[in-house]
Amino acid sequence: MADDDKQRSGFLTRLFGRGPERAPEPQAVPESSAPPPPVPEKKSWWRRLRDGLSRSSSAIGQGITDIFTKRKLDAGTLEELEDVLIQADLGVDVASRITGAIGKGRFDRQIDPAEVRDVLASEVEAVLAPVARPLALDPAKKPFVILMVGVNGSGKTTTIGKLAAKFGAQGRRVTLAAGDTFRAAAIEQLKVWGERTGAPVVAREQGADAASLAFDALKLSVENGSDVLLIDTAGRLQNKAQLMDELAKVVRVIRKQDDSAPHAVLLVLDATVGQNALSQVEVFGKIAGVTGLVMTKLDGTARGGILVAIAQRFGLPVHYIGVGEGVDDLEPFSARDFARAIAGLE
Ligand SMILES: Nc1nc2c(ncn2[C@@H]2O[C@H](COP(=O)(O)OP(=O)(O)OP(=O)(O)O)[C@@H](O)[C@H]2O)c(=O)[nH]1
Repeated sequence: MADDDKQRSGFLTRLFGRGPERAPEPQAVPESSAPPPPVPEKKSWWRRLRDGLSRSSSAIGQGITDIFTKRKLDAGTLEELEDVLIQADLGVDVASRITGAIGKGRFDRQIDPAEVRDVLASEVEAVLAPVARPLALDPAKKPFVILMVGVNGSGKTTTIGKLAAKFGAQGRRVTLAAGDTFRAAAIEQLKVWGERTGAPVVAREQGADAASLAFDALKLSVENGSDVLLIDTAGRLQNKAQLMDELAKVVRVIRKQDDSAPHAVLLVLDATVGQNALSQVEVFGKIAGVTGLVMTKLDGTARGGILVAIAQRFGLPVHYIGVGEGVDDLEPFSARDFARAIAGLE
């Protein structure tokens, strides 16, 4: 086994009590014995993405089928299509870009809904490609400090846990800071993720000062040789001024130890809030200097198109997307996969 594999296998055993999925060793089976029961196959990421986005893709797919079955492409059908795309939260600009591309050279003929879905996928991919950027962890920054921001309930804490698992599986040392000191449940939740992933968690009682906690967490990360420090933060957007002060203080205080930190500020967005996510990007962009996005809960919504509208409007890098609560349900964002999944292609 290669060193990397060994490390990953050891890590996953700690996390789940077993190693990564692998084909069973061939066994000598007596001819008369019944075949072994099939090993349940773990769903691939593509399948999970495709299934996760199925509510979004079927809303769009059904709209396309309804519009283009037995009707010619003309201004009327294109307008109806534009409405379907806007309803699916892709935004007016992207919707008109798509209908423009579909209309080109196809007027007054009947077209197959599958052809519409193909054009949709390639236009969506073109919008998303510039923002699909992996989160690059600069090894020169040790630890690489990631500040996680977002409104309560967006999936911030869960995403931190999933990232800790991912980085751990890559053989990186991770420390977690329970900086959402406002909510006792968030602190407890992070401690559980720490136990599952083997990452030390710096936590204090509810109501403690988030900035001094972040300071201690950075100090510990340096001492314990962490590669990554993930800092959770409060997300009470109801009190913008207070939240802004708190985030600014966290940044100020960690910069006393490393003036280049935080090295990434990731905004976690819940896809189910639809258009509301646009204003969250705007507000957190202003108050927290967001450097990249993670979109969660794409599995629970027909509003996955919002990611396309956000990409088009803000051009911020999208690093990861989440399609479920499981530790494996977060993956680096791929423009092509997302575009094909939302267009309902296989
Ligand atoms: N279906 C689904 N649920 C998710 C996903 N990501 C997170 N969740 C769930 O969303 C809920 C909220 O997640 P949290 O991680 O607690 O959210 P948070 O932003 O930290 O919220 P606070 O702790 O309230 O600040 C939890 O029940 C998560 O399991 C996802 O991709 N899909």
